[in-house]
Amino acid sequence: MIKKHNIYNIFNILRPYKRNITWISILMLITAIGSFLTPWLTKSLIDEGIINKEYRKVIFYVGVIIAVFFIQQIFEILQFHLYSKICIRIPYDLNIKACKQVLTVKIKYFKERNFSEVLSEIFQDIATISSIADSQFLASVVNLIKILAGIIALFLISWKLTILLLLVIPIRVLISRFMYISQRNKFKELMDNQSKFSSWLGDGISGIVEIKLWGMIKEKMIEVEKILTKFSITKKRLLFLGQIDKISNGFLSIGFNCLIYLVGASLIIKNEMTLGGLFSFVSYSALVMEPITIMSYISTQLSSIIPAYERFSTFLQTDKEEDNEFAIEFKDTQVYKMSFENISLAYSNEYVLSDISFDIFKGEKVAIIGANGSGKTSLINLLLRFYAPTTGTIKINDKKIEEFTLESYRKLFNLMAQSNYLFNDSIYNNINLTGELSWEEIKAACVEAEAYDFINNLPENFNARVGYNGAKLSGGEKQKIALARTLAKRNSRILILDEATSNYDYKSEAEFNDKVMLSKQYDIIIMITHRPEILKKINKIIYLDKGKVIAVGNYDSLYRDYESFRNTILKEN
Ligand SMILES: Nc1ncnc2c1ncn2[C@@H]1O[C@H](COP(=O)(O)OP(=O)(O)OP(=O)(O)O)[C@@H](O)[C@H]1O
Repeated sequence: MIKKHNIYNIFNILRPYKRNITWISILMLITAIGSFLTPWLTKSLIDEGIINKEYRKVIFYVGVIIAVFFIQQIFEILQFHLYSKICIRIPYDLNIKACKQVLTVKIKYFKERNFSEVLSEIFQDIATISSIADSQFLASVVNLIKILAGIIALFLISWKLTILLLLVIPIRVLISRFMYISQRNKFKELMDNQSKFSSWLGDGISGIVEIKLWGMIKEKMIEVEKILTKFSITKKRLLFLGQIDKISNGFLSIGFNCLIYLVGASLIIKNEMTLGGLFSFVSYSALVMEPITIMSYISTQLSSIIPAYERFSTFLQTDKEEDNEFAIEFKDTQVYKMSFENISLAYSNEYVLSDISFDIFKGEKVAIIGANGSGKTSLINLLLRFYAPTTGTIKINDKKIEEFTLESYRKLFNLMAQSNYLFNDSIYNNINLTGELSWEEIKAACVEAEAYDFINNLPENFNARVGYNGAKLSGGEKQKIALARTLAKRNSRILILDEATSNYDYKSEAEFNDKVMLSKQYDIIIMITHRPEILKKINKIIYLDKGKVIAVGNYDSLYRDYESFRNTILKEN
């Protein structure tokens, strides 16, 4: 369940840093006392020193004002030191949380959004949320104390003028509230537009070849112009609201000051107030109005922080891959049996696998075959626990696979999927992903994957960089490196080859498949392939159609008994 957030639990973000914040608040309070002393000292300087023409007193009060200022500066330096720590720590902690979530969130999260959208939302949200470290936020409590202390001081100087001030405060609060709601809604709109733009950019970069080839540049530009125009309109409205807030603030404070001068002057004329009194009242009222203005600035900032925090929290609460409470390590040294028992899978509401049951035993080399969309990859995704079956159970060595910790369970598998990601690094590092392999092991895996010769012929051989997702390599070369990496993984018991050699040339493919057929390294080998020359060598072929197991048998029996099998083989070759 995703929790909704309000203003109050936004401050939860600051909870881990409460020790520092307490110290900052104490230091701010001490500095604030200094700010309160100064107008009082100025009042005495004018009334006792200047008006009474006592120059010694003038020198005394000037000296005290300088001393107060000096002490204030020392406390401000300490404050800055603590404050800078929080400013750095908040984005750091949020980034760590986001990265952990990216790595542990269920794979289906990335099926619905492109990397650019996810990336931009994370960056944008963290930057916005981190603005909570703004010193004004940390000063919230101190500002409230300042307002109260200021009002008391004002009452002592003139209760009549103070009542005027108290009438202004609720107007200011009401304006802030209105501004907060309108700006928050606009900010949400802005964030949505930003996500659409990032999604467009991600698609544009990933699909650049298709865009150029199909002459889609014009259409794509129209698309992005629409998104950016909406973005600009919302941004303009947001700026406009900010300006209204500023103007109303200005009106309120100038109006209030004029009122103070009018009423104050009449009080001085009636001898109910001194000139120094009016001067310090104006200074104190500024000290009261300043935190009120700051509070309204905070509410403006909250109007962007809250939607960003809501979206970020939703992301952090998205389903993670987690071990169940009683999960244990997979410790068996071999896999003697794998069973699918009445497995069904629906990605959304439509079933793509229905009531699938079969067993695979140690030593078997099994092929899964079926037309496009028949559910072969989905079956593998369930086996690897990237998805959970809607109904049914998968067992390894007669134990449900959820009983094992994910990390120990996935170590059982060596997977060569239809598309494998190559990091923008050297060939060597792409094969030796965890850095544990010896040179001999890497070489052996490359020979087995039929990759060794082509790598050795490259000018920089194993040091050659592959580019973004292997962009500097041919399709077949990319696949050979990915396969070498798969084969180099140590200690796994089950090898899964999902169209692993679809880009190989005929000779390399045949040589690799011969090696696989003779391999004794794995307890079980599962292949998704339509190549008759491979299928003919396999005893157990699981034939799928529209998410159901139609038959299990060898190539000859299936070819003889099932016309649809024959058609699938003919179509795919
Ligand atoms: N993440 C997903 N969300 C929704 N539907 C999906 C998802 N992945 C696959 N499907 C649907 O599930 C069905 C089975 O897909 P799957 O990839 O398992 O088929 P396949 O037999 O491996 O196909 P191919 O031979 O083309 O690789 C398809 O109809 C596909 O549209």
